[in-house]
Amino acid sequence: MRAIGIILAGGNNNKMRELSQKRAIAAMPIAGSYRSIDFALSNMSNSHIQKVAVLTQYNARSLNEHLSSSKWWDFGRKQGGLYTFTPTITADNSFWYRGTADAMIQNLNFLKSSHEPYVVIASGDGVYKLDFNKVLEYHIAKRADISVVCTDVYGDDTTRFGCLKMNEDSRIEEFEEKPMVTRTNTVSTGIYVIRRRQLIELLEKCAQEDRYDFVKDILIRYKNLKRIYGYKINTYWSNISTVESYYKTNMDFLKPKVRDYFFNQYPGVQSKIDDLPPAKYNPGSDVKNSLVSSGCIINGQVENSVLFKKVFVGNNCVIKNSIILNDVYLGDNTHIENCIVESRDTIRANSYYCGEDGIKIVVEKNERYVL
Ligand SMILES: Nc1ncnc2c1ncn2[C@@H]1O[C@H](COP(=O)(O)OP(=O)(O)O[C@H]2O[C@H](CO)[C@@H](O)[C@H](O)[C@H]2O)[C@@H](O)[C@H]1O
Repeated sequence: MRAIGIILAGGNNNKMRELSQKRAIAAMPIAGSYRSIDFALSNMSNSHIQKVAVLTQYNARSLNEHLSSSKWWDFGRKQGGLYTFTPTITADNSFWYRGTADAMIQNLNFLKSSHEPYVVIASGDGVYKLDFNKVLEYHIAKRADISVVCTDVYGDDTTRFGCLKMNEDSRIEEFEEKPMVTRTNTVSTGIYVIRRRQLIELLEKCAQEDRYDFVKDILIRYKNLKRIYGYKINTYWSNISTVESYYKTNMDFLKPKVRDYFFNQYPGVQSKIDDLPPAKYNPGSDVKNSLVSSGCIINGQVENSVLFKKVFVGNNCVIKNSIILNDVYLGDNTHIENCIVESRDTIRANSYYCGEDGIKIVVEKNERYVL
């Protein structure tokens, strides 16, 4: 294979509010059965990239657990495979990853000891399907130094992205990281292709100058000196860095087109499999336009909602336009509307939660099954 992969998955993000307290963003549950990082890992595996490092740091326990076996994404190999690198204290370094470039600098050995000529850098918070070989071919054809995968966003807040403008040859002429006001709706997806030796050289320069961020200290800094090209995609892409985008991304999976794209069209998305029984719908239950995962037991009403694994819905409950994360017990007569209910929680019988002017995050912190 011509490329190795790096997945940046170590950032903290307070825009996810309480949801980031339990887990890294890359471990956020998506579409009933997946974690956000499954999309980047599946894209790597489906693109036949055989050596991938995931750089984790913030709140990584749940993410590391998810990555504990490489076989789910077909990385169980003798040569290469899946590596998880959290920061370690060494004789030369006593820092956490101080930024995206620093995370790679602290793992330069991984880059140096590889033989593949290119590196695909992706992040763990993107929901998309992409054949990285196509980006690689484009990168080579353009004789680019760095290729940035980009897309046009509509109706989303562009100021939370890197916004860019390209010339008629697709060379990036302007790149502003999270500007206050945007003059373009073309944004970087945070996916890059770069020659391995070039990346090592740029990272070593950053290390010498105490610079730590890939976007600011490499992409923007070298924009005029290096050949940086945009590779535009127009297929589904979403980034789950805010509560609103997390909610919307999950709700998108209720749309037939999105479901078909991810679940039926080749290639598929792979994830860790557990041994849960099928969902059970008891007499009196009423479920409309919802995703209900394995291990769920439904008694009440569920509409336009995503229920992750092992959710129990009691009698006369009404669950509407909501996301219920894993292992939640909803006592009888509970009403949940426009909410995200945090995992492993017990919602007492007769509770009422409704997000009136936005999405409400419900965290009751009750011991599981204690009513
Ligand atoms: N210290 C650290 N160690 C390891 N991993 C770390 C890290 N700090 C952050 N990360 C990870 O790196 C990725 C990028 O995170 P950043 O916080 O640098 O940028 P953000 O995701 O906001 O924007 C980026 O992604 C959006 C698209 O979503 C682009 O538009 C934008 O230009 C780009 O900067 C995330 O997956 C994050 O978890």
